[in-house]
Amino acid sequence: MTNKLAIIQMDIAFGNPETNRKRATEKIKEAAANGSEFILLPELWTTGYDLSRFDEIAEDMTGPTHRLLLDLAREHKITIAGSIAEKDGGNFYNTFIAYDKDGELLIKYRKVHLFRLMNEEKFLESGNTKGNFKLGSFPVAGVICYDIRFPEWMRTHMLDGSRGLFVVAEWPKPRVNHWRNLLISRAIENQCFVIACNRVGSDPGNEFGGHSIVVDPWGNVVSEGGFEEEIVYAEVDFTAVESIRQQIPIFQDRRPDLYE
Ligand SMILES: O=C(O)CCC(=O)C(=O)O
Repeated sequence: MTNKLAIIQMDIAFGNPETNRKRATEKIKEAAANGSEFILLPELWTTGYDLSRFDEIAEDMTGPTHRLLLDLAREHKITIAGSIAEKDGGNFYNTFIAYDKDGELLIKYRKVHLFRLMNEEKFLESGNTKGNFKLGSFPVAGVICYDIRFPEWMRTHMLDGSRGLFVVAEWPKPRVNHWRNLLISRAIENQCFVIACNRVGSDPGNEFGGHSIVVDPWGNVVSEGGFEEEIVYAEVDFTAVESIRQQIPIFQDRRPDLYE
């Protein structure tokens, strides 16, 4: 059984949620019209890294972006995921959310590893829970950008049974080789699909590298974007994970007595 995926590799208007919601809506409708069942948006796609203005532009879990995603998901019978700026009381988080085709919230994952190079730790709180959720009957997980540099964090999700890793990012262009190699490695070492969305364009501090990518559990690149705006499409069959995990049974051969 295959899932048709679309990755919205978009530019993000800095600190302007209204503009970003309009841009994303057009692209979501285009991807849905092309038959996509799951649509992935980038990290902080409504605000970008305008962290010092999060008190104005972040939203709680009932905010306008939630209402938009919920309506689009129901109208087009699609699942939509991505991370947005969350406000909870006086705290702010970088939060991965996904709404399914009935408008149900599947996951709320707050970024665990905050990225000092972009001052995240000065403005945001980190999360303390995992990103596991289910896509139909398949266990998968959602993580955010810098998280992929922590293979032990990905492994934790895989030990819970995940077969796919959804990654959202604002990954700078000068390190796009790290991005590709880390994602391919995470797919091979966990024998899972990796579906990753990175933004393009620039903000006042960085230029971003795109190269959104889908990698299969054998480490093959199924689909990949370039440096410009585009929608990256792919079909994945999560049942393929099982045969690869049987062929090279790393989950059986692990030695947690030595390293856990
Ligand atoms: O790890 C990196 O090089 C980029 C991470 C990043 O940009 C982020 O977590 O937002």
